[in-house]
Amino acid sequence: MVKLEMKNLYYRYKGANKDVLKDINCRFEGGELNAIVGPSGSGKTTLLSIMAGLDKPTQGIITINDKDLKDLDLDEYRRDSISMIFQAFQLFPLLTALENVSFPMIYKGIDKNQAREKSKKVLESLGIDGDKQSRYPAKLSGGEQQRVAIARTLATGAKIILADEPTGNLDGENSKRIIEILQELAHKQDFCVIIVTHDMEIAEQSDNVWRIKDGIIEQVEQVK
Ligand SMILES: Nc1ncnc2c1ncn2[C@@H]1O[C@H](COP(=O)(O)OP(=O)(O)OP(=O)(O)O)[C@@H](O)[C@H]1O
Repeated sequence: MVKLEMKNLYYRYKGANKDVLKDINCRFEGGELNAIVGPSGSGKTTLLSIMAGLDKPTQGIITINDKDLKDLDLDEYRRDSISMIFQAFQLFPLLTALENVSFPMIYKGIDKNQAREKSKKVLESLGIDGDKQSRYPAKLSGGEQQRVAIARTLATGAKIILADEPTGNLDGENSKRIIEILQELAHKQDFCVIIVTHDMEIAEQSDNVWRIKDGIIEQVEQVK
């Protein structure tokens, strides 16, 4: 099962005079839904971008399946191991739902028809069926758009899902559905799901909760 680990990791933005992340030690594994919570400015998004391979730690190491990211091809890591979900969905506005999902597969070199068939199946499994698949994102509800974004994530084959406030733009009902989907992906398909959120309800439904404050992370004991 996939494993992402950080050891004694520090991060400081160029030109800044203090560390944004300090001595981060944590481990995330497949099969688990993880929440990272913390006040605004505490370092959550910074940590997420380091895990996504978009930024490099100034000190310390980050490993995937015990391999140091600094020894890996970061483009490959981002393409094959990581998929991201955002608060604002970030779908391509000029591509249909189906095209949005098949695009990363085609980009990876998978045959167009094969990509299309797989995308259809994944979308259907998330309740985006019939004519919804050929609609542009603007013609779908927020909850539907986020499910298309999740389908796109699944179609890439990456086992680590990094989600930045994935329910931030959704109402209660749609948020619940998205969390249930992410939970199922972790528990039934062994994805490692890491959600950055302000929403304590998400945290309550997660297997592990980590709290960052002033760049320091600690695991929260959960009473279930
Ligand atoms: N490009 C940058 N250059 C310098 N400092 C930055 C940069 N981006 C973020 N910071 C600072 O780093 C700290 C952590 O920011 P980060 O965005 O990781 O926090 P966050 O916990 O995700 O906040 P929020 O919940 O508001 O999104 C903040 O003090 C922020 O001002």
